[in-house]
Amino acid sequence: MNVNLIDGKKVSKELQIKLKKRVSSLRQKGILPKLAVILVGNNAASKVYVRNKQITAEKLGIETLNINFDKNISENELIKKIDELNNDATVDGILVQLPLPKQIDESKVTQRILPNKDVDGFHPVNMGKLFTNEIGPQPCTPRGIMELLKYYNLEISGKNVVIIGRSNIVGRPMAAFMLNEDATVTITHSKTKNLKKITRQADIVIVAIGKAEFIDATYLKDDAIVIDVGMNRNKAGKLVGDVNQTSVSKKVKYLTPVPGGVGPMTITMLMQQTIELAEKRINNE
Ligand SMILES: Nc1nc2c(c(=O)[nH]1)N[C@@H](CN(C=O)c1ccc(C(=O)N[C@@H](CCC(=O)O)C(=O)O)cc1)CN2
Repeated sequence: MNVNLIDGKKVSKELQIKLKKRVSSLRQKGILPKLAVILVGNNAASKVYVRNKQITAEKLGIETLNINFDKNISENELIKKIDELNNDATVDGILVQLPLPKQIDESKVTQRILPNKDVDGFHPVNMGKLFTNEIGPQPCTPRGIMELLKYYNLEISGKNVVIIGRSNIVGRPMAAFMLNEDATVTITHSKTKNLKKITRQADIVIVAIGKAEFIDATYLKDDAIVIDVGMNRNKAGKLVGDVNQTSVSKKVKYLTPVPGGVGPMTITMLMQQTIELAEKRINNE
């Protein structure tokens, strides 16, 4: 069987054409959508992601405010900056690139961003809305995965979905998204027993564990849909996912590649959410 690769780059490009039009319509109304991006420290991967966010925003006509802090910044200093951005009426969305250095409490920072500027959808108020199936900013990676499944007309209702990983960025919100589409959802994690037995029952497997090429064909049933959220460097320094793509390709029906699958959608969804927050200004004015 030939695996169908889910092309996140292509879907992103198509979505971004529509987003650019929404930005120009906002700009015609005198609204300049603005995204504030805070980067703390020198994490090489984070620097790349932040740069890509800035480049994409610029391409779409979204203004960015780029704030870089030294890795030794105190929690109070970071919170002071967030307060300043919360009070800046020209800023629609605020994001703090994760992970943060050890001295900073990630949840305290996440909760300081006003829910209506929380472009990453990580604030507990917005997470709560997602879990109760209400509208609000949503975590960008799982939202991007839902867009990919929709684009490829892959049915979710009634499907057995297994999520590997329980992070706040991917695993937990992913479960809510899937529940909201009437899937039967199982979240598994490092303490799960008999993982293979569970994943082999799954119609859709979403892998976000941060272990290079961990999932091979023996974990999956024939014709499964596999979404690989991993982003790891293997021993040769090559970017690989959490799924062994060569092994699973012979068995599954759909697969997201790494790179070029979920990653590009995360950034596109961030842009979409910045625009959605800016569009709220029309009704509030
Ligand atoms: N505040 C946030 N921090 C983090 C998030 C997030 O959504 N909000 N997610 C991840 C990192 N991330 C975005 O921030 C991200 C990761 C990967 C990609 C991506 O496009 N990957 C490419 C490959 C890029 C490369 O060559 O290194 C791909 O998969 O094709 C985009 C965004 C953690 N932090």
